[in-house]
Amino acid sequence: MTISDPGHHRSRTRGPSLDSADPFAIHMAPPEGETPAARAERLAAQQYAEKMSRQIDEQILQSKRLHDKKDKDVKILLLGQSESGKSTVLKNFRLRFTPQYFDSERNAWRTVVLLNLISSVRSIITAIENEFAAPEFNLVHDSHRTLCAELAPLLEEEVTVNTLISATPNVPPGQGQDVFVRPGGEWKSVLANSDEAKHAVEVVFGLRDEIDSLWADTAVRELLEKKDVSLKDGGGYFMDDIARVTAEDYVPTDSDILRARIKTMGVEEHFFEKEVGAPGARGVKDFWIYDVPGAKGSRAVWIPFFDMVQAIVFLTPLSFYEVLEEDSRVNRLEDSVHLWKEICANPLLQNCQIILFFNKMDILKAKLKAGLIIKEYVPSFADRPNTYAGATGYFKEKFRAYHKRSSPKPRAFFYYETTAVDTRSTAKIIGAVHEEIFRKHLHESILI
Ligand SMILES: Nc1nc2c(ncn2[C@@H]2O[C@H](COP(=O)(O)OP(=O)(O)OP(=O)(O)O)[C@@H](O)[C@H]2O)c(=O)[nH]1
Ligand SMILES: [Mg+2]
Repeated sequence: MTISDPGHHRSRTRGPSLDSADPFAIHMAPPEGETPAARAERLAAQQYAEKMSRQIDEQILQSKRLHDKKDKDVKILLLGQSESGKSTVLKNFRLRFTPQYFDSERNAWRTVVLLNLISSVRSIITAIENEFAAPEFNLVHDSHRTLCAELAPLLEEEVTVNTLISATPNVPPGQGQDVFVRPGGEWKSVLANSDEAKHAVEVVFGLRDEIDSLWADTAVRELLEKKDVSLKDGGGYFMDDIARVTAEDYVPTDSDILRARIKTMGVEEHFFEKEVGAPGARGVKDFWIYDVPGAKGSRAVWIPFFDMVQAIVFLTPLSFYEVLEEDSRVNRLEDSVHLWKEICANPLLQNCQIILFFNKMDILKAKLKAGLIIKEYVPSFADRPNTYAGATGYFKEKFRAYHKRSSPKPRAFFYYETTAVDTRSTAKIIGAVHEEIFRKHLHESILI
């Protein structure tokens, strides 16, 4: 007898009642001499197993449907160097298309605003300590030492909360680092629900007078100016709002949330599901946005998204007067141009729509007003008008030319000048960009 001889096997062991080709029949048959109670128990177990199996099948089907839907949904990738404003643009999308969700996160942002405030206080304390350590110091006095000691608990709270939300809990404190976040965005619920975060908020509230005294001190201001410590440029600047943001009943405004700085450390996937009644969401289909880290060492995580997204919003501030925070040998604008060329030339992205945002235009305007001379940083700018229009016009043509030259096949050039912290002007642009992306997607779906 061989195993491949079912007939032989069948007839020899069980007789004609199980004369079936089903190899499971033998296992499904009731045991011989089964009592009525055992039979009832067996049938109940069988029914339960069948019900569970149907539920599992349904779950698999549902997740497949979701997966297929996600496959069909429009996906947008935000790209650009660190601090270019990717996460801020994401917040603008949230504000316009899912305002209830945006609102539900307000409490978590209060902690971020206060962490940003502590970060500014830390920079000031470091400047004071450096001054004390200098061989000759005349701007700081014993009263500053006392004030720094009184403010020290803030720095401890900063470490505690950063550790709580950080993907890299062992980052040493006090080195001018931003707040980090874990990939996935769950940091917001961690912040909203943790006792440590609540305690940190109370400590900041308790030291509001000391923070105020530090900021009101003319010698401190003079020291910051002399040492070229600029608290405004890094984002997350709340020193002019101390009384407001340290009030017990403080609730961050939309503008505060947009200005709050939190450095993205991993890929964050954000689902935009149409919210009933949201003014910006009328007629809108579900879509996804991927927010990624922009620092030089983290850009490898962008690549897996290249063959799944339909559109890229590429951000660049025109910061030709600055270097990268993570690599002081690299000029910010040069880095952006290099990235732009690479993104335009990438064959995986040849069918992808690429939309360019010249962001932080408020800062460029302010710098020009304060006397910034463009050709000192960009000699090829030469004697063109040293104005906002002169600068944006010149750089726009440069980026357009690289786009045309680098793209594997012709595609439209989309370009906007943005100030992502200004919700009103950005809302219009976000609306136009969204419409454009969906229009192209619809057009292509029809062609397919
Ligand atoms: N003044 C001004 N500040 C801006 C603008 N856009 C963004 N910011 C601020 O710049 C800081 C950095 O912005 P983010 O959106 O966190 O930058 P990012 O590109 O996500 O940076 P990474 O996560 O490090 O890659 C934040 O504090 C923002 O509030 C703008 O148009 N004008
Ligand atoms: Mg970010």
